[in-house]
Amino acid sequence: MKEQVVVIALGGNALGYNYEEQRKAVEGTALIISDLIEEGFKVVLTHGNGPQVGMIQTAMDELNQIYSMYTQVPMPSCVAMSQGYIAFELQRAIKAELEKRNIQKNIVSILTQVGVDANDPAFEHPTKPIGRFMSKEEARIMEKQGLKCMEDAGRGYRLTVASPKPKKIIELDVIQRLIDEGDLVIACGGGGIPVAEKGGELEGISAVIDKDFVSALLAKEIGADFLVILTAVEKIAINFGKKNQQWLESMSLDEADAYIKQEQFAPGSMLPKVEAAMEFAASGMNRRALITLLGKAREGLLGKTGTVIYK
Ligand SMILES: Nc1ncnc2c1ncn2[C@@H]1O[C@H](COP(=O)(O)OP(=O)(O)O)[C@@H](O)[C@H]1O
Ligand SMILES: NC(=O)OP(=O)(O)O
Repeated sequence: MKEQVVVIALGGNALGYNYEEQRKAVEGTALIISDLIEEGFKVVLTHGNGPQVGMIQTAMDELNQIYSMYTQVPMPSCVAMSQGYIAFELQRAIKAELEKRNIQKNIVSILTQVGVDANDPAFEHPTKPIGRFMSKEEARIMEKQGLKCMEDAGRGYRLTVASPKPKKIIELDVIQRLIDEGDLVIACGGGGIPVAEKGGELEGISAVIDKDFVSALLAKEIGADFLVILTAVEKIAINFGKKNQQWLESMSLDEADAYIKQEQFAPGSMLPKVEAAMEFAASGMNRRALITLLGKAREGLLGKTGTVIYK
């Protein structure tokens, strides 16, 4: 049987909120990814970077305030740094776990640039929360400094930056080649480094792309069988958090559309995941998107849990 290609988008739970949490979370993530490889799936990994890119940007800005010799670091370079150190930890931990299981596989991280439209309306309306959670008072102080903040799914306030839609994965050819050769590729981390063409060259753009949208694009482009979005809930619910909450095992595109119209999915958290899942499912009859918990990825892919979005 043909190996099934699975794009796995790792959310906050798989990465933790600071360096120590990340090291521990990544060890657990390596076990789960190794189980999938042992099960026979061809895995391609993407990951988020909201907490990490905010931490890097804050650190860089504060360094610049203390030592004037350090200049500010633009957001696309902060995204690149987040890609690099998150991928390093994932690459290291997965390789070590596979070796324990006597599985020989190259784990390759690709610093990925992703083309965006420099005129995307998203630049007028920032929606991507990054960095640490703040109190309302802290957020107000930030706003007085001209920064945008928003409340994030009941967890506190966070700095908020523009999140344009991903249009083109610049390193797609090399990603495809490595997948075809049987390597485990880690790509499009943190949504990818946002770039746009200017004067015949690519220029970094100040934004953070949504990892779920870029994962859907990557999954489409490489002809994946599954897009798996791993997050903090086992299934999607309608009437989420209410007395009449109902967990969903599956959702057709038409059903998902109807639920979106009923505002069943919170903007900035579950809504973009459902939209990304729909985008992938809509691209082919045998293409399925799964949303579930990190620890349930294997069960979900074997059809035992999670919410499947299908055409
Ligand atoms: N209808 C819904 N069904 C399930 N979860 C929902 C729903 N609406 C909002 N959520 C929330 O969305 C969260 C996932 O979004 P988020 O925390 O931004 O993801 P991640 O950081 O893993 O990418 C869930 O943990 C849950 O709290
Ligand atoms: N870039 C991105 O979507 O990161 P999070 O998943 O951490 O929000």
